[in-house]
Amino acid sequence: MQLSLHHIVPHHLRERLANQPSDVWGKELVLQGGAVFVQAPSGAGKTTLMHILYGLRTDHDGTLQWDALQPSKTDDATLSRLRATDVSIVFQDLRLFPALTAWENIAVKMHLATAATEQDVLQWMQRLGIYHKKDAPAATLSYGEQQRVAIVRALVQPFKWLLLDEPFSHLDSANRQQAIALVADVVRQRNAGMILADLDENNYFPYQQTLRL
Ligand SMILES: Nc1ncnc2c1ncn2[C@@H]1O[C@H](COP(=O)(O)OP(=O)(O)OP(=O)(O)O)[C@@H](O)[C@H]1O
Repeated sequence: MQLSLHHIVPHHLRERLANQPSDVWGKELVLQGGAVFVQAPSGAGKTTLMHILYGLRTDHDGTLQWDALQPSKTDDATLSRLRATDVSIVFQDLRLFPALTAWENIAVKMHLATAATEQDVLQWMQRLGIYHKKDAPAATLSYGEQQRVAIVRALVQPFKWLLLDEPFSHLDSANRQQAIALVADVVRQRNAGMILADLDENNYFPYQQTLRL
């Protein structure tokens, strides 16, 4: 699936962007796939961009397209269906259901559309060191544990693009390595594209493209 950004400028960043070069804002940009890294300091608009790409924010100039479809002109039911099959995301603020267990948070996604078996999910939870927290309410997990639940949840659904907004910010290096390896494995299996936004340069993945906001 092709993601096309046609001269997108978020309304709330208009003034700030007037005198600032960017690889993304106001540009004609077509993403065909591969691993894309979006690098920018705090407050530059990484989360804004991720929400625009996911079709959650439409308060911007310019147009976003998922192939020929414009999410801003698409009804909610169609968008939800496409999000469940084509575009997955790890939100910076995770958006887990706090009262549901780690397992239930993931299972909710599996009811919509799944590309993974229960056995895969349990194995992935083991790989990321959160298997023992499977039956604990998300609200009782540390932020780093919640981050790993959110990563597994994003991987269970089918997707053509995976969006990751500072996904490893609360993981120590050992857990981060496990999470990177899992994400890389699943993205490769699905032959999907991924966009990772973060503050500082990193070599978590062999990026084909780096964009500075
Ligand atoms: N709806 C809004 N109205 C006004 N300002 C907004 C709105 N949404 C975001 N902003 C501002 O836009 C800027 C970019 O926010 P955003 O969360 O996208 O940055 P970020 O690069 O993800 O930051 P961080 O790395 O700290 O998470 C911030 O200054 C934020 O306060």
